[in-house]
Amino acid sequence: MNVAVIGAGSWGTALALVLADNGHQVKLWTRRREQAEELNKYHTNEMYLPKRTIPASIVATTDIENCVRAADYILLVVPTQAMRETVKKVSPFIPQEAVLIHASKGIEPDTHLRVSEMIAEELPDESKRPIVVLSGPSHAEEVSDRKPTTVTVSSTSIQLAEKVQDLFMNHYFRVYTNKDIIGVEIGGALKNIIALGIGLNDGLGYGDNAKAALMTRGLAEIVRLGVNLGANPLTFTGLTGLGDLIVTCTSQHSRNWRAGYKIGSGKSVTEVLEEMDMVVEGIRTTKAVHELSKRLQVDMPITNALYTVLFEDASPVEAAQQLMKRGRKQEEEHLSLLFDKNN
Ligand SMILES: NC(=O)C1=CN([C@@H]2O[C@H](COP(=O)(O)OP(=O)(O)OC[C@H]3O[C@@H](n4cnc5c(N)ncnc54)[C@H](O)[C@@H]3O)[C@@H](O)[C@H]2O)C=CC1
Ligand SMILES: O=C(CO)COP(=O)(O)O
Repeated sequence: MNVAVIGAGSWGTALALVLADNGHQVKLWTRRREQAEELNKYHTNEMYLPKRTIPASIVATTDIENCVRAADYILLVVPTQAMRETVKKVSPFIPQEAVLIHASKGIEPDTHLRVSEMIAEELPDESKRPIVVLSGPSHAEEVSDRKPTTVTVSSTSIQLAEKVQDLFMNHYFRVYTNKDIIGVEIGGALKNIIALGIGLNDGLGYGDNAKAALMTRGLAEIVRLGVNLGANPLTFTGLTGLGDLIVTCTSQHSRNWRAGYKIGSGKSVTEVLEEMDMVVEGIRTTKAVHELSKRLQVDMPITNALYTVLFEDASPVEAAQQLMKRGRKQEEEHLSLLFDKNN
């Protein structure tokens, strides 16, 4: 198969490696000429996946038309913030039969749209088709080292999801399907907020008790918002919910955790963003979800406490206090969301 991968950051490059290992012809689009030259000449991508060799069968290009012209599958994997402009660039050249996949994790501030909804909005009528989402616990660094990884693909078309499952599946990359695209995208986007919060917790020197609390109560608020948006609550117990929450909150590879850690250790948000040369999706997702939770009147205390640190100059200690001093609550409410047969 011919596959076009749009975005040569760490995740786009790692997924291109999986596809090349599966024998597909892969074209990898980057907007930067020097990066395309590095990939084609030295077979490396030192900025995003240092010390890995990129197979010569992956051909990098800055020409987006050339990248997608003969593609059977197009994988969009740029930061959420860049998705609209990227879809605008690529949409005039999308072949009639090509399957569209995205692997980005975010929610757009202001519109509050999931990534597949943003893509659908930007596709002209003649290019509209069901989009397949690939998500789950999967750090690019481990995938590129061929370490065992599981992910989930989801779409409103189960046939397309199964085609994408076949495209990616191999001995180190196991792919499940799930029909609940809302739950899959919400879980993948919102775990980044909680990972930032856990980084903050670790930077402050708080312990494992608080970490477990943030993960558990974080999942509770993700379920609450997801169910309100129409997700199947059980999706949040799966790979794209609990699975991705665990990996992002506990892995040294997580950029969201690292950004939170630096803020918790005393750096300002601006300083941290200047230092990070990779995307920290959780920051804009915190803004989007803070707005969305207000609009839908869904209680999301961890997201809102983090919002005050990221956007209102609250200190991390104040934010932690704000959470601990809340009124009394019952724990069963989110469990009943998971097990209520009417959901
Ligand atoms: N890195 C990982 O392990 C994983 C990342 N993801 C998701 O994949 C998406 C992409 O992330 P990464 O590849 O990790 O990011 P990255 O920070 O490693 O690379 C970002 C890439 O996007 C490009 N880019 C930035 N702005 C752009 C624009 N305006 N137009 C075109 N290209 C632009 C950059 O040049 C770079 O090639 C994010 O939504 C992330 O949450 C999902 C699973 C795993
Ligand atoms: O989504 C990821 C792992 O599943 C990557 O998380 P970070 O963006 O925090 O590195």
